[in-house]
Amino acid sequence: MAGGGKVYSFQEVRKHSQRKDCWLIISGKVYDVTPFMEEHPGGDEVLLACTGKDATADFEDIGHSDAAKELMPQYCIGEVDAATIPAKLAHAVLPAKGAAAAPAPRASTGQGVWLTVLQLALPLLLVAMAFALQNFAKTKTE
Ligand code: HEM
Repeated sequence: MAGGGKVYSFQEVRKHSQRKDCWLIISGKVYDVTPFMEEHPGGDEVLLACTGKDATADFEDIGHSDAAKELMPQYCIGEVDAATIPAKLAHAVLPAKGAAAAPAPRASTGQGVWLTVLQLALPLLLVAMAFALQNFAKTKTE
């Protein structure tokens, strides 16, 4: 480990959240991945999105290979003081490339209500029509 076991507070680590100065927290360790930003096969954006929080889950979710894990010690600069990490950390979500920043608007609630009414009314209408037809047939045969 390059940092010789230095302990950083969460507040200190989160100051380094830029492309040219990027630190990550993974499994309680602090990694200065600044020299790795351009080489990271997953791109630099994902690394940037993982700053300012505990990135352990994000790192694990990808299913990084053993080769990836072997690269890690060279970027390790120390550990994070667990007591300084806020209990609830917001999860940064990256918009998909080329996608609009805002999510597509959902169908308006007004439309939704009408669809439900139609869905309920249609079977009733069919039953009523069947009865009417039956009555009509009856009166014709009498
Ligand atoms: C010191 C930290 C990290 C190192 C050394 C590292 C290294 C690597 C390496 C070597 C790969 C190629 C695939 C593999 O061998 O598994 C990779 C892919 C990837 N990494 Fe990381 N990574 C780090 C942190 C992260 C973090 C925090 C994220 C956040 C989600 C991330 C997201 C990804 C993604 C999305 C890919 C592409 C996966 C694919 O194309 O299938 N990595 N990383």
